[in-house]
Amino acid sequence: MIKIYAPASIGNINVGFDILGAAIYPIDKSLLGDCITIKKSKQFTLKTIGQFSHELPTDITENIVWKCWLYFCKKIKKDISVSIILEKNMPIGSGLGSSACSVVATLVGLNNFLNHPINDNELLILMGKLESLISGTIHYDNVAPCYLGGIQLIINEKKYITQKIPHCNDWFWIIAWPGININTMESRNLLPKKYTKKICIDHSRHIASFIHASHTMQYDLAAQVMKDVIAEPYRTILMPQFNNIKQKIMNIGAMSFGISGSGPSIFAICDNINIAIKIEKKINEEYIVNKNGFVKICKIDNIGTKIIG
Ligand SMILES: Nc1ncnc2c1ncn2[C@@H]1O[C@H](COP(=O)(O)OP(=O)(O)O)[C@@H](O)[C@H]1O
Ligand SMILES: N[C@@H](CCOP(=O)(O)O)C(=O)O
Repeated sequence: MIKIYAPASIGNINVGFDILGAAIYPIDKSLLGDCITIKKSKQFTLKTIGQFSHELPTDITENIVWKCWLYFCKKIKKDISVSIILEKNMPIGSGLGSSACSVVATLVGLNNFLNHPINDNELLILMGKLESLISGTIHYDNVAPCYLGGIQLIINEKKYITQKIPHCNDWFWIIAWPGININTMESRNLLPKKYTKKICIDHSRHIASFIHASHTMQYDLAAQVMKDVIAEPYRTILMPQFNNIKQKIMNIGAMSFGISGSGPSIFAICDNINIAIKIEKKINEEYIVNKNGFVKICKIDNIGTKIIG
């Protein structure tokens, strides 16, 4: 038997659409990720439990965990019989890498359970493929940080898929899921097919400055250039409260604020716990729309997916 935990992630982190992502953990040590348990079995079975299991497709073959098993068997050219339990702790369509948590936990679990028949790079490529079945296009900015931890820069050039970049350990990442769902594919379809030269130059300047500032520990500069000119202007149509709460959170003292992944979750960054607590309170008062929503003060999870049983 093996049990795997795969953490939530913030795709894009404002400045790196599809090419930057961060794994996170709540400082209150609550669970913010999916768990997968795998045991030997005479035939494949999948059982779903957990707070958000009711949001999963009723047809087992529509569950991304089933597809992970299918693709993994094809990859190793063996039909393996296992029983899998998915503990769905992540809300679906949340913008916190919910599908990535299930994909990474399942593929890491299967690979460990069968004594590593495929290597890390092949596993990552498989993760990207499974994610694309859900979002319509391959993007590694959830699966890479979820799997490997930290803030991951997606390179995706021949054998180089992703590499970790330095981050500020003093930063608090306050995340909030309002309690409603936005489908990643729907959110991606909102984006324009083309951008102006000015936008391209501004975006290149922001991302290059962010990577440079991260490597030279100029963290105020890093926060200052964490701007989203690619997705935020088009996605906030699905998030009517976004601009209002963004202004209020920046006024409290956030260093940066943006959409987590494809939304509706949001994130704010600050380097002071007292400001983080004020931000958490304000978001709770003005952005959470029902009892399912939540706000959590987090830090970067530098490990990523881990074996917990
Ligand atoms: N195990 C799973 N976890 C999350 N989503 C799943 C899973 N299996 C299938 N899905 C489907 O994937 C879609 C949600 O993916 P997505 O919109 O990317 O959510 P998120 O932004 O939280 O990753 C839904 O249509 C959901 O039914
Ligand atoms: N780069 C992707 C990230 C999607 O993150 P998710 O948590 O919403 O699945 C995008 O912005 O579409």
